[in-house]
Order: sequence, then structure tokens, then C-alpha cells
Amino acid sequence: MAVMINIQNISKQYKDSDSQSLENVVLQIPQQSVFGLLGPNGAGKTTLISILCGILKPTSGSFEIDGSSSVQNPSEIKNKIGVVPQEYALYPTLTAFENLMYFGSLYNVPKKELKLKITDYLTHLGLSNFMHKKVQTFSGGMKRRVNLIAGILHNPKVLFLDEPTVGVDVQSRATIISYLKELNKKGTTIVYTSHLMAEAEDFCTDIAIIDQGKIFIQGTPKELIQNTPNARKLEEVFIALTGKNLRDVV
Ligand SMILES: Nc1ncnc2c1ncn2[C@@H]1O[C@H](COP(=O)(O)OP(=O)(O)OP(=O)(O)O)[C@@H](O)[C@H]1O
Repeated sequence: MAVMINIQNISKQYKDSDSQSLENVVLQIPQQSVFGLLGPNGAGKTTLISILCGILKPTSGSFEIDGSSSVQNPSEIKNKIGVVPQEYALYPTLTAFENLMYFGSLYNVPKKELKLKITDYLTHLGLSNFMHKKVQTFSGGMKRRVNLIAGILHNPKVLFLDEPTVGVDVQSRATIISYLKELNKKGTTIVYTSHLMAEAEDFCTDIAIIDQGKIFIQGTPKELIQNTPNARKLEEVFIALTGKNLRDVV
């Protein structure tokens, strides 16, 4: 197995917190996998993804992406990854096209190439008729699709998505997942978080279940189901490992 992301003993404790949000996380994410990072609320998924994207610094530990080290070559990593955050990162008063021209220019994609790409991606994701409309008039599903395009304009080798289908209708979700599958087929490694177990079971080639900052288990959906007594689907594996207790914290 060729490894795309190698995570070595990452721990994270936020400044104002008395417990660790990640504790000695060790993970290997295979090249060209669709890797699902699953866990209950507060498990540490966003924290881990934010560290891998360079948005947060770990308290200890390091990682490599495509052979580039987070300690020695963080700027090399920046060019290899794309990020689709949970919150919309779009300017509401700009059009979809203007938003994407802005995000593409941050990665120095040449203007002519950028225009062609934006038109192509918006068309593929069913938004060709809305290209020049302001994003503030868009539905949640339309914003999610523009948010996704913003993360892939520079052809990243690895794409991180934090709950890319949250709050969207069935149609938008199907469009997003099938587009991501196409990207993956062409070579992009995808790391994604979700609370939707059926979606993850269908979409992911590999899964890690995280809870209270620790990785519990890693494997293909099939392996995880086969290795859990009486489980027929991923949701049952998830409940068997993480329990039924609510994870509300204030
Ligand atoms: N900025 C912060 N300061 C202090 N603690 C934080 C901060 N951000 C997250 N935490 C804590 O770190 C832990 C992990 O949070 P994180 O957001 O990574 O979980 P998550 O798995 O992404 O949850 P969700 O599914 O709700 O998005 C939680 O206990 C959370 O309260």
C-alpha cells in the first residue's frame, strides 16, 4: 500500500482546555483512497483535519503528506492539498464565478485556465445557469457545491472535506458524492468527515473511527463490519465502538 498521509503521534490540547482533543493519533492514509474519519460530536475530527491542513498546530507530533514533512516543508504541503471547510468560505455578495476567480487566484492558477476550469466545474455540478448570480441568493446545496469547487481549482493531490454534504437535499448530495468519486478515480486522495454512516459506507474505501481524541479502529468498511459481532452495516459498528451516550458538552 502506498501511503499518501503518514500521521505520527499527533496530540492537541487547546490553550483554554484541560483535556487533550487528540491523543497520540497514529494513522496511515493510503494513496488514492477515500478515507472517512468518523466519530461522534466532539471526537476530534475537525481538529485533526485542521492540523493536516495547516490551520492549527499540533501540541506534539508531526505528519507527512506525499512525502513532504509538516515540520520541514509546510509550504510544499500547502500546494498539494485542497480544503473544503464545514463553514461556507464564500463571499455572499459576489457571484459564484467571481468567488471562484478569487479563490483560484490565491493559488496562482493562470487566469485563462481558471476561467475554463470554473465554467467546466460549475457545469459538471449543475450550476451553469447560476454562474453569474450572487451566492447570497443560493440554496444550501448550491453553496456547498460552489464551496467544493473552491477547494479543487488548483488540482490538489489530496482533498480534505469536513462534512461536505451536511444540510443539503438528496439531489445535491448525490451530485456532490458522484463528483467526488470521479475526482478520486482520476487520482485524488480524499479525506472526509461525516455523521452519515450509510453515505460513508458507500463512499469510503477506508475508514477510521475516532472518539475522545483517540483512533479506535481502521479498515475497509467490509472489514469493520465483518470484525464486529452481529453488525450488518457501518452504523452498527459505529454504535458498538462508541456507545449510545449523547456527547453534549458546553
Ligand atoms: N477552539 C477550541 N478551544 C477549546 N476546545 C476546543 C476548540 N475546538 C474544539 N475544541 C474541543 O476539542 C474537542 C474536539 O472537537 P472537534 O471540533 O475537533 O470535534 P469533531 O469531531 O469535529 O466534532 P463535530 O462532529 O461536532 O464537528 C471537543 O471536546 C471540543 O470541545
